[in-house]
Amino acid sequence: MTEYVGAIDQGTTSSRFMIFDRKGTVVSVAQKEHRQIYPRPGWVEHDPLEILENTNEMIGAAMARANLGAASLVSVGITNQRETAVLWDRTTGQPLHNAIVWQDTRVDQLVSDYAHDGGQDRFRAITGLPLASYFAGLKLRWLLDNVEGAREKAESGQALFGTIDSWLSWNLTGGVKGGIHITDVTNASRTQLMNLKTCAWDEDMLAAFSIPAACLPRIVPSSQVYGTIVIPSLQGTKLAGILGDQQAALVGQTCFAPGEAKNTYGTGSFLLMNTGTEPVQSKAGLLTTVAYQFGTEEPRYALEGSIAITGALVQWLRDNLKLFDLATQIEPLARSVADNGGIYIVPAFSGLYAPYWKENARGVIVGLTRYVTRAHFARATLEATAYQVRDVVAAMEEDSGIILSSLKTDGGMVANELLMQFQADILNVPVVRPKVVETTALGAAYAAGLAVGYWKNIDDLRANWEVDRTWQPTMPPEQRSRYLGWWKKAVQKSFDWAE
Ligand SMILES: Nc1ncnc2c1ncn2[C@@H]1O[C@H](COP(=O)(O)OP(=O)(O)O)[C@@H](O)[C@H]1O
Ligand SMILES: O=P(O)(O)OC[C@H](O)CO
Repeated sequence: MTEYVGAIDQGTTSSRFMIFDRKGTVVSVAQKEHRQIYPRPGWVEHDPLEILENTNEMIGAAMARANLGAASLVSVGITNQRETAVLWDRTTGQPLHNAIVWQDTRVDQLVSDYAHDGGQDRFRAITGLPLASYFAGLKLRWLLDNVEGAREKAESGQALFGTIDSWLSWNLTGGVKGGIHITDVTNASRTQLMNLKTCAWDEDMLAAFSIPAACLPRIVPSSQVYGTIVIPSLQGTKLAGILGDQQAALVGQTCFAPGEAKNTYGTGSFLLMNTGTEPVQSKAGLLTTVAYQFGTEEPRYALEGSIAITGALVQWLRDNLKLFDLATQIEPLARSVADNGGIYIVPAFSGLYAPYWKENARGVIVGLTRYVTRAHFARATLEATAYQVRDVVAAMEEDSGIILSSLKTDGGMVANELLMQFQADILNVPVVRPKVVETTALGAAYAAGLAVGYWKNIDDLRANWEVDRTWQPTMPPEQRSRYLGWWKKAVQKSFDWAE
């Protein structure tokens, strides 16, 4: 019987199950979007039960599509939207509140209060992260302070906290009937509660954020057999890999050597560079994070430039402004005009993340005249992605001292070839798209496959990576610097809008 590896990819927009063979080729996939819940401006929630239901349904659908039974999978990995916080009751299995999504800004005030006494970088040395509403620890603090009875339940261990990897692994391995309560080290590194060097929960951080240790999951490596899945479609399969989705993409792109980097273009965009076995502290506004830890090996670290809104701006044009019906339609619309018509969009919907970390920034559209059409909006939207990525590339080069010679890309937006060309033009380096752009799921499959010996080592994985297409820069230098000047001016306009 041919054997495969499965990967659950639980993203901000949708949940997917993908099945891969030894060459890293996609054998089957099923995907379903879930609801984005916006209770107030700046708040973003997901229903954890809907996510669980969709995940289970997509597992069943992808297995049925490939006509496979659970016995055909040697193991399954999970990769997930990071920082999204869930708190649930261990006896009923019910969430105590909707999941608070990474983009949610409700802890703004807490962030300002903490930053007021000690500055935005006061926890960087321990956690690698600046104070920001982005990370999971303060979201948990909000749940404990605002959901009736939550703090008592968390203190007694009755309520369990986790990011989406914890929520899914607990449910897949039995839930109320003995599910395992774990999180992998990459996800844990995004809570701002983990000590980056020891990779354990940090007592000082728990005290600073008033978080009881009793509700926290056990931190595990990214690749290891954790337990056995009990849901019918995967009955008896080993759960053997967990990685936050951006770290999973780094693994899927086989960026195993220090200095290797990738950028993933999804709801947001995330540039990660492997920095090896030592965490490198950023001076240029990047994050220091765990890249992966395979079994008993030392953890590997990365510098990360996180951008909250890129593909989400395409969705906003589609869903809120109704400029087109499908995300794919943005490309022909943008191509119907020669340039952005003079407008720049800075999508600071959740403040600005790397390298600015401005909680109080909000979205702006500048340069409007009566000449501007929806096609210019489409073009400026794609350009906003490329400019934001350029800003984090500049920070990465400053922090690492490494000048990127090309950029490896992946994620849903890389289907957009106008974006890929503009990205190459604005960065002035070639942009490379691999054959498998589902590198997030692939990375989780690699972690799960390595744990059970399906792939022997990282050389097996490297052999699977292949280029699909490369875009070369063609923009004249003076045009690039003129455009970048406008962009920088637009970014400044977004600062200090929210009170
Ligand atoms: N052809 C396209 N052009 C531009 N954006 C696109 C295109 N196709 C998808 N997107 C955007 O990519 C995002 C989906 O990418 P994906 O990697 O699946 O995201 P996530 O993992 O964050 O859920 C959506 O925000 C969507 O708007
Ligand atoms: O689900 P994605 O691909 O938008 O990724 C979200 C990130 O993990 C947030 O940090």
